[in-house]
Amino acid sequence: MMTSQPLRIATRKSPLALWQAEHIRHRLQQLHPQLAVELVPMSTRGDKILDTPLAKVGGKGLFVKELETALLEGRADLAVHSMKDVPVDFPEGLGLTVICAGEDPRDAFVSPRFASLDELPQGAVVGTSSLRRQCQLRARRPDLQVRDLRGNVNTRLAKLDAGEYDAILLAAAGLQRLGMAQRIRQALPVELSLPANGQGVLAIECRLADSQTLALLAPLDDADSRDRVLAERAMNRALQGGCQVPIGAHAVVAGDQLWLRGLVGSPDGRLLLRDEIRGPRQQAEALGETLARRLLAAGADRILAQVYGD
Ligand SMILES: NCc1[nH]cc(CCC(=O)O)c1CC(=O)O
Repeated sequence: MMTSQPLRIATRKSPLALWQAEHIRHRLQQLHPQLAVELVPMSTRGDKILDTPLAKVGGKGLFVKELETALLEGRADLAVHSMKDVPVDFPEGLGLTVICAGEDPRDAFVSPRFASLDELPQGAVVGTSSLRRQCQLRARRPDLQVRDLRGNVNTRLAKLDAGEYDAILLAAAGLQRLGMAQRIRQALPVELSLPANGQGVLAIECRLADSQTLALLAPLDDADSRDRVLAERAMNRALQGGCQVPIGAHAVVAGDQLWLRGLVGSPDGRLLLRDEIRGPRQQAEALGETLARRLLAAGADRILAQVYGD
């Protein structure tokens, strides 16, 4: 396919975001050798506010708004996102048109001295700012001291290496993408740390009316990943949760079936609700909504009201 205008990818400037944008650029150029693709790096509010817990600065969408404005103003044609950072609602005229095949969805345990979560001594200090990770960690190991840990993946690893923590938790996919898979001491089984919705999945947002770009991107879409994400996000949306809430949602697609597991917890790990549902993958969204309703009825509404009310 020939196009005279280069395709422009809006991206954040963190090493992970740049890697992800480069990755999509590379895949697009393999698909369309004649196409020029360039990156348009930009800063977002989420990158600038690094000292306040994200849940308190209205976490939803902090990392995507500037990218969306660039798309709406025609300064870029697509934005590459980590699926789990994308809010559930989109500005008029924009949408997620591509959901890429999922990579490792698990959380990773990273530590210079200890090989696994269970090997951490009593009272060890673990860094993570994710309420979802905190609550599951505290539920399993109430003795640990959980401390906030912000910044991009490289900054977090530097703080660990400086001795501020005995261990930290990160998404395995982020470390793998950045060529740091060897730092993962233990990939936490999803039974132990249920991932965030969309974890390990890349998604592409663009103008819904831009049929030329949509056609160029279409081969990157993955049907299994799309159904998985539909179920997980439907659950999150029905719980009214952004990415900075103690909610885990993880679906597995096998044949024509979908298995969705969900979790809502209090950050201190004392309340932890789990439930799961299986059904036809064509009903991915309905399955997510049903699971959310069951969690709400079991008390998730009160847990979430507390987190937002703080
Ligand atoms: N919230 C930051 C973020 N967004 C996506 C990833 C990792 C990659 C992914 O899940 O696709 C990370 C880092 C982390 O949670 O450790």
